Amino acid sequence: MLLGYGLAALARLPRSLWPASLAAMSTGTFVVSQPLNYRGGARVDPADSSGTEKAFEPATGRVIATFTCSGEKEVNLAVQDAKAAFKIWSQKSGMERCRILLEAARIIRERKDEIATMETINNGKSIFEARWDIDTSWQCLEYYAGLAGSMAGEYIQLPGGSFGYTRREPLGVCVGIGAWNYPFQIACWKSAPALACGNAMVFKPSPFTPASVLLLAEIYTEAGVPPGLFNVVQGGAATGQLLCQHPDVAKVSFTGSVPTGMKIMEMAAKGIKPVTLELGGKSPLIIFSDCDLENVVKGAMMANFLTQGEVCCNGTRVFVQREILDEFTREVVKRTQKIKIGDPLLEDTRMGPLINRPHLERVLGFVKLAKEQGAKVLCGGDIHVPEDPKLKDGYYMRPCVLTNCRDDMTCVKEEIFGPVMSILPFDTEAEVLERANDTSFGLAAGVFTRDIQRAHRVVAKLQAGMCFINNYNVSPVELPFGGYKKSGFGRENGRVAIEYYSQLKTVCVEMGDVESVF
Ligand SMILES: NC(=O)C1=CN([C@@H]2O[C@H](COP(=O)(O)OP(=O)(O)OC[C@H]3O[C@@H](n4cnc5c(N)ncnc54)[C@H](O)[C@@H]3O)[C@@H](O)[C@H]2O)C=CC1
Repeated sequence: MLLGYGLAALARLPRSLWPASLAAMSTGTFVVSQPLNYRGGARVDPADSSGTEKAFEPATGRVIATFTCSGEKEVNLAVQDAKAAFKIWSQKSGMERCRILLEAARIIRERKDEIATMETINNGKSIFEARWDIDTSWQCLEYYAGLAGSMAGEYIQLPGGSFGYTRREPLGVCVGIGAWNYPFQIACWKSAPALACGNAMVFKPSPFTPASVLLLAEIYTEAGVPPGLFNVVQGGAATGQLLCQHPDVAKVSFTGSVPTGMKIMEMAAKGIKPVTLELGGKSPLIIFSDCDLENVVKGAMMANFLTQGEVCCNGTRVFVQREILDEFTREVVKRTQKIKIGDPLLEDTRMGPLINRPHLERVLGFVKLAKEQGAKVLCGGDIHVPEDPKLKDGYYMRPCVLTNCRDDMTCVKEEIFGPVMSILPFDTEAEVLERANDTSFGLAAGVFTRDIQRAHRVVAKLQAGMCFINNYNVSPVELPFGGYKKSGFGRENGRVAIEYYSQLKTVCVEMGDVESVF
C-alpha cells in the first residue's frame, strides 16, 4: 500500500525523484495486484463470483486489473458487515463522527497526488483535472463533518405542557453505485453525507474504474471508522442488482445513465427503498450578445471539454445569439484546436483519452451521423494518435466543434458523453427558452449575459436542477447538485443531502392524563 509521503511536496518534484512505489504509477507501467473488494476493514478476494472483468488504462489500452465480480454470497457478506458496523457508528454522537470524517479529509489531502495519479491512470482524465476532483472530494468530507456535529431535531410545544420533538435518524445500510467519469469523487459525494448521518455504505464502482475507491476505503479505516462501515464490492450490472434487491439495504444512491436509473428505481420500488438518481443530461448553454466574450469562450470550453467531455452536466447545446455567432465560433474553434491532447499524466496535457475503445467509437459515430444530418465539423471529431509510441493504442480523439446544427439532429438531442460541442444560433429570449427546455433531460443549464435582470429571469424559466450564471461546471460542495425531469431526483452536496440520507422520527410526549373516549 502507498502510504502518505507528504505528497503536496512531492508534486513539486520531478517524477523520477519520487519514492519507487509512487514513481511506479506512471503511464504504461501501473498494474493493480491487490484484491479490489473491501470488507470488514481490509482488502479481500470475493467469496464467490458473478464473472470477471478487466479494467484498462485508457492512455495505452493496457489491462491494469483483472478482477472477480462479486456474487450473491459476497454481496451478502458486505451488507452484513455494514449492518454490524452501523450498530456501532449510529450510536456515536455527531461530534464523534465529525472528528473521524475530518481526519479522513486530512488523509485524502495528504495523499492527493497518489489518488489523483491512480484516477488519471484508470480514467484517462488529465492529472491537472484529477487533482481538482480530489480537492472537491476532501472538501465534501470536511463539509459533512461540519454538518454531522450540528445535526439536530426540533422541539414543539403542545397544549397542557405536552410537547413533541423530532430526531433525524440514519437509514441503515446505504448502497452507492458509481459511474466511471468521477470514480473517487462520486464515492466521496455519496459516502460523506451517508456516514455523517450515521449510516453505513456498500459501494460499487463502475467496472471500468475499480481502483481508486479502494484508497478511500483504506483512508476511512485509517481515520477510525468501525471495520465494515464502508465496504467495496466490484462488478457490473449483476452485482449492482444484487445490491439493490438485498432486503437489508435501506437506500440506493445511483450515478449513471437514464436506462440504468430506471432499472434501479424499479428494483427499489419492490422494497419501498428511497433512491437518489444522478443521471445523464443534454444541457443548454445560452449566450446572449451582451456577454463578455472572453469569459463566454472560457465558459463554453469548461462546459464541453473537461474530462474529455465525459461529464453529465456538460452544456453541449451551445445557443449563441446571432449577432455574435461568427465571432464566438471563430474564437471557440481557435482555442479548441489548441487543447493539448496526450499522456494524461503530463502536467501540460489538458485532454487525455476517452474511457475505452467502444465508447470512443460511439462518440466518433455521433460525429459521423451529425455530418450525415447536415452539421459542419469546424475542428476535430477524429481519432488522434499521439507521437509517443507507448500511447499508440490509447483512445484519443480531437475535440470537436459542430456548426450548422438544428434542434432535431441526433447530436443535439442525445447525450454524447464526449468532447463534441454543438453550436446553435438563436434570435430572441423567448425562442431560446423554448428550445433550451425542449428535452427530456434537466440536469444543468447556463446563461451568459451582462443584463442582471435577464440572467435571473431566464434561469427562473429553465427546467434544470443546476443553473449557472456567467460560468459553467464549477461544483462547490456547499451547493446542492441534481436534476429535473429524466436527469433524476434527490440531491448530492449542500445541506439538503442530509435529508436524503436520514429519516425523521417524531416523538409525541404526553404530560397529562390520557383522555379516552372509551
Ligand atoms: N448526474 C450525475 O451526477 C452524473 C451522471 N452520469 C451519467 O452516467 C452515465 C455514464 O456512466 P455509465 O457508467 O456508463 O452508466 P451506467 O448506467 O452504464 O452504469 C453506472 C453504474 O451502474 C451499474 N449498473 C449497470 N447496470 C446496472 C443494473 N441493472 N443494476 C444495478 N447497477 C447497474 C454499472 O456497473 C455502473 O457502476 C452518463 O449517462 C452520465 O450522464 C455520470 C456522472 C455524473
